[in-house]
Amino acid sequence: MIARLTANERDEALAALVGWAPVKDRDAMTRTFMFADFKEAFAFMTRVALAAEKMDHHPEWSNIYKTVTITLSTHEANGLTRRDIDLAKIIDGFV
Ligand SMILES: C[C@H](O)[C@H](O)[C@H]1CNC2=NC(N)=NC(=O)C2=N1
Repeated sequence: MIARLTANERDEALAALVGWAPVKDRDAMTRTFMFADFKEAFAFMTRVALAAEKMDHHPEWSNIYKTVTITLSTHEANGLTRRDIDLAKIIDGFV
């Protein structure tokens, strides 16, 4: 079982990430990405999906036309873990 980040670790990690915000009433973080069009949004989602599958850590997400909203949390820990931070960094590398 992977450990949840402590409040300090969580604050530090969020401060180091650009655009990610804590989710209200839940130990999770979210970021919304805007693209030029649907094709760009879906290409991004494809990259994220392949990276997520590779690390066996999957986003919760939605897509409306050219907007993609991603929420990260580790289900088995019921909160944010190092895995979410690692995936967020990979995702940020795709934009
Ligand atoms: C068996 C497998 O390792 C787990 O179900 C993985 C898959 N992807 C996952 N993704 C996320 N976000 N949290 C998890 O706890 C998780 N667990």
